[in-house]
Amino acid sequence: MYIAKTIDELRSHLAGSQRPAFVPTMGNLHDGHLALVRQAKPLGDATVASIFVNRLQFLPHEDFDTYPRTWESDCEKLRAAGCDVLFAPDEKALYPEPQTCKVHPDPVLADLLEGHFRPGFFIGVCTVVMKLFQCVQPRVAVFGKKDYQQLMMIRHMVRQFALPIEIVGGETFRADDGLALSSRNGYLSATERAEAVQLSKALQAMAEAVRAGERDVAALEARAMQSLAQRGWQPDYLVLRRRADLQAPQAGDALVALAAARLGSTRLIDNLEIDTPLA
Ligand SMILES: Nc1ncnc2c1ncn2[C@@H]1O[C@H](COP(=O)(O)OP(=O)(O)OP(=O)(O)O)[C@@H](O)[C@H]1O
Ligand SMILES: CC(C)(CO)[C@@H](O)C(=O)[O-]
Ligand code: BAL
Repeated sequence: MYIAKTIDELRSHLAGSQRPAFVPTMGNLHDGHLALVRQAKPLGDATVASIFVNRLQFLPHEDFDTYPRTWESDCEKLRAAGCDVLFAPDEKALYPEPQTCKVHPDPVLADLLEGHFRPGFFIGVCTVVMKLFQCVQPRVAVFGKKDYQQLMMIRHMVRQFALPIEIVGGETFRADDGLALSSRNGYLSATERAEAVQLSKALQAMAEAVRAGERDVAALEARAMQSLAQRGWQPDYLVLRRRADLQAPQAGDALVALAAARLGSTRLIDNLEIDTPLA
């Protein structure tokens, strides 16, 4: 695996006719990331992953400084998964001057849910992804459905800027008990880790209520928020939305349930596509 630390190194290495498949990450890699790398492998003539903890998408009080950085084991895991090129710039290499030119994604989608609770988050994400796309120039890029709104945001950006990049979604990789793998799971104590599965259980309960014919979305969401809060969580949102645009659903809409909640000081997100439309 070739490791490029600068944009020039990356560009020289990828020079020629290669149209790579790309998996952007913030590192501290787990089996969810590696599943994306394996999914990407047959989709391009080289597989490129990036590791970059992007300051632009963190609010001042968030965990930029403490975000887990596990360089050696990340490299080993990527090699074992068959990654060809790792792009791992430091801040000076990716942002040699303050990145004042930014991508401002459509606020109708960007200011909802994650964007509401993390203002500016999708400006930071879209800006770095646009820049990474310019560096790697992939034919295809793979993003996890665990970050459902992020995947939608990237698809929208690519469409609006007519970028010649296919965006592919990877299914959420879960632990045996159902908890979605996430770098931030490492912040959980043993007791919190045992409790953390309740987030995916809350989404499952919402799905079961829809399957049972529940139509009162507000009541269903309130019940879900209350049951997590009673267990000691601080939920930001537990909502049922239509998949097309993450707006409030109408009868017949294809649905996704989305959640973000804090357990102790750890903020986790998850979602579940529901096969039954709203009654
Ligand atoms: N469990 C998972 N299954 C599939 N893809 C995932 C999973 N977790 C993260 N990804 C995807 O990996 C890519 C990089 O994500 P990132 O490095 O932020 O990992 P993360 O585990 O989601 O970290 P964090 O805890 O910071 O959200 C994103 O496209 C993300 O959606
Ligand atoms: C897409 C991404 C790598 C941009 O920093 C990040 O938001 C992530 O890891 O999901
Ligand atoms: N996986 C999304 C990146 C973030 O939470 O900052």
